[in-house]
Amino acid sequence: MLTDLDAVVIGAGPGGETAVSRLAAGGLRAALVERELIGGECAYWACIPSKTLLRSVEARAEAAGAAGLSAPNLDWPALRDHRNYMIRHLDDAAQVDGYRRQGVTVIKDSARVTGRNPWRIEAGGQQLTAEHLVIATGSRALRPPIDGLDGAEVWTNREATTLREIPRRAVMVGGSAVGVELGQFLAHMGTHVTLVQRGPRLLDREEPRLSELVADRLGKDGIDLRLGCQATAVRREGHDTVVELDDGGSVRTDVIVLGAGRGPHTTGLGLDTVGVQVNDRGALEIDEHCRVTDDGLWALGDVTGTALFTHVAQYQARVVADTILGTPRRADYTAIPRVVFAQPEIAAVGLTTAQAAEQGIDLVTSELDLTASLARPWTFETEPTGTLGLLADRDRRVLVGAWATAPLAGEWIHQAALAIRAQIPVGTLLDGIAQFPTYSEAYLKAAERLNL
Ligand SMILES: Cc1cc2nc3c(=O)[nH]c(=O)nc-3n(C[C@H](O)[C@H](O)[C@H](O)COP(=O)(O)OP(=O)(O)OC[C@H]3O[C@@H](n4cnc5c(N)ncnc54)[C@H](O)[C@@H]3O)c2cc1C
Ligand SMILES: NC(=O)c1ccc[n+]([C@@H]2O[C@H](COP(=O)([O-])OP(=O)(O)OC[C@H]3O[C@@H](n4cnc5c(N)ncnc54)[C@H](O)[C@@H]3O)[C@@H](O)[C@H]2O)c1
Repeated sequence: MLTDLDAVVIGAGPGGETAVSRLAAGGLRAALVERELIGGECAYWACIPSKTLLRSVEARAEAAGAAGLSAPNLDWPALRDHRNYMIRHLDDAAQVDGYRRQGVTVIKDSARVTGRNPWRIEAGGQQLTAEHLVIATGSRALRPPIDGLDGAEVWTNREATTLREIPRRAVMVGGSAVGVELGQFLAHMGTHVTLVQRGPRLLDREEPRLSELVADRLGKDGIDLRLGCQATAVRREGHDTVVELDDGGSVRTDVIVLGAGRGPHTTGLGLDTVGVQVNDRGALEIDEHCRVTDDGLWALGDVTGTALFTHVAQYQARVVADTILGTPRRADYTAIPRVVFAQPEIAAVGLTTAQAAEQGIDLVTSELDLTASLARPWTFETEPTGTLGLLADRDRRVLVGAWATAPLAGEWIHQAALAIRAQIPVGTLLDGIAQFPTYSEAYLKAAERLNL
């Protein structure tokens, strides 16, 4: 069967879903092709299950830290049931129905691009043709080259976020967002966690000071941190898995959890057969409108390797859909919030010191120990912690970066995001009036310390 459409979206993660909804609402005849589940990685194996699992361990720690309360009991089967509900029991029938009711053609199969001008796509035994083709095929967990890994119990984010039982021991490979979130979740659930991070610090794209504070926190959670270290080989010994490290040490474990980065899903799409190339990381390169080629090929989300976040995939989808619908937009990646949902939350936005130096910015920084300057941390918990860092451009007198680790930092980092994106003068921040007693008061105090 041949179906002629205005637009075909391949991949129904948060990026593809946002794009197809907007295109259909704009009156286009659109199709959505998804080989697994409508909702993508985020809805079933990443953001949603991880944040659902983390919230309960966070709430328990918060209760334990509030005066007059003790740690509530954590009922794992009940939390697991709620996680299963939140991931829709891995069933997307309602989503398929919802899109069909919006007039979107939904095909549950792998898509393959077979022709160009117009774009021709094969999926589910159907031939689709369209003026616009949007690639939103996301990413998959990378498997580091470790000898013997295939013979061990290895979890990617998929097995880790759909886990049924809490393992007794885990070796976490990678110490960035996945390693910190899942490592801390398991540690709070009683797993003995060893975290192996290749570089010298955790969250290695963030400010080194933030890495230091996070390492301190994870150490207090009982996580055995092996920094500057890599797993070289894995072998079975009876019921144990033994992970050999390149510092000469070894760790016995039940499971190895991978948080060692992600690679774009482009193989098997057939793009090479129509003359479209990927870059050396396998990602699709895009221009400021998220165009791959100027004959109607677009890409968005993880497959572009821009910044692997749901909010970025959805932003790019809005840029693509609005541009296709006749209101061209340019993507501006300034001030994308980056939150690690640890306990307490870790948040950053804008540039780091190293990035500011690369751009030749005359940088002024300040750091505020929230417990020394604010009332809120003390009303919030009995043994408070919290730090905010600000980075400002001396010449332009605006913020260019911020980072924090403190309760709810993932919420109040958005004030810095707005200040950076809108280039609000530091003078305006200094004239600000934040509610007392809140964590938001930290911005005034930290801005006062900027020696501009
Ligand atoms: C453990 C974990 C936690 C995370 N937590 C957060 C978080 O809290 N906040 C956040 O912002 N980000 C988070 N992320 C990142 C976030 O999951 C991704 O950035 C987001 O899912 C990217 O969306 P996407 O639409 O580009 O792709 P995806 O969600 O990966 O969806 C792509 C879809 O395309 C489909 N597909 C691929 N190839 C084909 C094909 N040939 N034919 C048909 N369909 C195809 C796939 O089946 C998939 O459903 C997390 C990631 C991980 C691993
Ligand atoms: N809260 C969130 O928004 C959230 C949560 C989880 C993941 N994510 C996104 O998912 C993406 C993937 O996250 P990630 O943490 O898997 O990848 P990452 O690319 O961010 O970090 C991988 C880390 O693993 C280390 N590493 C790589 N190979 C290693 C090896 N062989 N041994 C030891 N360490 C090794 C790297 O040095 C790096 O620090 C990120 O880009 C992130 O944006 C977002």
